[in-house]
Amino acid sequence: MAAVESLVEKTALESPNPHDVTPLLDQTPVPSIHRMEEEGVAITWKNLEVTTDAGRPLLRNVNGIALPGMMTALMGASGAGKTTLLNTLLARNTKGLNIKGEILVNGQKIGKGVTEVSSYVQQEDIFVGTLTVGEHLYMQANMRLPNDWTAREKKERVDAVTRDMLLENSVGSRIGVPGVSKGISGGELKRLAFATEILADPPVLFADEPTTGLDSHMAMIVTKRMESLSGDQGKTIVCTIHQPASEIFELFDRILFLAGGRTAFFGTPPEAVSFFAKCGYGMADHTNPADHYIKQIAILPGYEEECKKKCTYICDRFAESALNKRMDDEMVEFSQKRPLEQINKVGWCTLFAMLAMRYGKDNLRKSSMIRAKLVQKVFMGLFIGLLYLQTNNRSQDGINNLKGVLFYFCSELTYSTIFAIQTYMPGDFPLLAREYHDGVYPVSAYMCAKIASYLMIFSIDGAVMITIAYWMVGLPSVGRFFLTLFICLLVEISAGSMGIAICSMAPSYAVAVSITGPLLTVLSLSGGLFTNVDAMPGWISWVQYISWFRYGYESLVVTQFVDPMYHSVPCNQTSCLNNGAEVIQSLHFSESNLHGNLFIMFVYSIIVYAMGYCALVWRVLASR
Ligand SMILES: Nc1ncnc2c1ncn2[C@@H]1O[C@H](COP(=O)(O)OP(=O)(O)OP(=O)(O)O)[C@@H](O)[C@H]1O
Repeated sequence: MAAVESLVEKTALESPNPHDVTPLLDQTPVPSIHRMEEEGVAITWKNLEVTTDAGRPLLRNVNGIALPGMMTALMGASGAGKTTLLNTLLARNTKGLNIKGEILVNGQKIGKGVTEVSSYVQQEDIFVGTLTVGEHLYMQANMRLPNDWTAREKKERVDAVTRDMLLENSVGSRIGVPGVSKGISGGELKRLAFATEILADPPVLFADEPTTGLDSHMAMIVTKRMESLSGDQGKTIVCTIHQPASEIFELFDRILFLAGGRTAFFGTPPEAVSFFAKCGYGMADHTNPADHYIKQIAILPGYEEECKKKCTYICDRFAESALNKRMDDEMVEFSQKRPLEQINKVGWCTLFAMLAMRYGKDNLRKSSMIRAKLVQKVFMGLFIGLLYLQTNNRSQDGINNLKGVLFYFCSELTYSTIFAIQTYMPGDFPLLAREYHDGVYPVSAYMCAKIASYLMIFSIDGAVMITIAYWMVGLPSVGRFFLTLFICLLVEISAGSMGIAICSMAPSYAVAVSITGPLLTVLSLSGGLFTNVDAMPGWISWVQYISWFRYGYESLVVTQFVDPMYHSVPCNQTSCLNNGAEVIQSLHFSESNLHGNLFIMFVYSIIVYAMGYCALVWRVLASR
């Protein structure tokens, strides 16, 4: 508190001299610091007003310009509106906000099309942590660089970016997930995020707090890289930055200070020194300039009124300054329409192949997904095999056992598939939404890749369990074995479609699991073993038709009980099932339904996948 008080004493309550009319503030022209670039992209924003739905103003009449070959920093105290301005320029995360004003990209109003000419390094680094740096860049290069580039050209681009971002020594390292699995360092993560975004060589790069969480050395490296992208490669760079060190502050070509949603300053770092000095808030020697200026325009707890007055004073002085006039002139100049080159798009099949490779590798490297499930399936196969060892004999007990085994096949394949999908898939959403809005791939490519990657592993481990249990139980013939495998595969595909659809619709893992539990109970109860499917009350009997348990179980029962060994079954009880046909009848199943069931499960999966896809598209679009 003492520190706050002394700060307020020294700054907030210090009265500036209102008669101090200086060249900077009295419209004396200041030198222009740019030249009209032939290439590159200029972004201008004029009279930006952003208010919440509740009417709270977040940005008030903010103007500015970001030019090719320059690095522009948006600075201000916490809550000043930096991220709001960045999001507004990018047309991202603007739900619940009303935006007025004009944003021009090379003189053109392109709205969300800004994504087509820019990349965005977001504050939070999100990657698929099981991949290595090299694998990630390889896949990203294939998803972001045009199809007509050769593999060699793409590799050369990856190598160049890897060198540029000082990632050569990390190429073989796993990326990892901070706090979950060990991987590359925070600085490497940030440089990897930059490497990913500059692969396609976009003319504009936005970055939100690129140095947050990095030590000063790493922050310097990252800022130097941005400087070389703008200075050497002519890119337009706009970033928000939180109280940078003096050396970093000096690297920026332009600084936009925001105070309470208004423009407090726009100019070069040396111009900031003289502007704030002329306002009466000069900086003592050996002070961090960013720290100092941000303190002048911060709203300090307990001194809100004084601080607001001071911010208003500084913003008003800037509004009438020659710096503001220069900005207006530049905005007029750069509002002229100039051509815009869009980043090339990549073909759907390439995107699908890269995503399938990404998620396939991810699945294979998740020990709980592959090894644990495989061990579980081997164990369950052996357990069922031992429990019902050679139990498939022509007896009444054998019939009961076989009915149990077949229903267990449906249950085990369903539960393990759905819950494995639900453990991991909800975690994909932030990366999917980000990459979709970055224009990297459509939701359809993600959805198909995800389905392909899951089908591969679930088919294998399901087949392992069925193979072990089938022969141990003593079920008949190679032909029936393969038909059983095929039916089980369709059961898994149906269950997988429901798992993926629920994850696509539900906003979180918790919601997905809460929906799935009761749903599976309902579907399994109406599957035919526990309920007489013909005798279900009319108002609820429709449930069996959305239950793959019903189609799968009926198909498995028919496959086994039409076998010649069930043509007659000995009876030593009062009430018996004398043959396979009677078993099928007793369950109210029909032999003639077999092929129809297989077809229905196939179509069912496609319909449920399509429903999941629509829900996912809706959620992704709503997340912009
Ligand atoms: N969608 C929104 N709805 C309501 N208020 C919002 C919304 N977005 C931002 N705000 C509010 O606008 C103000 C400015 O937020 P913003 O995130 O732009 O600040 P900032 O300068 O980036 O701060 P920080 O450095 O702390 O990230 C904050 O008070 C924030 O609560």
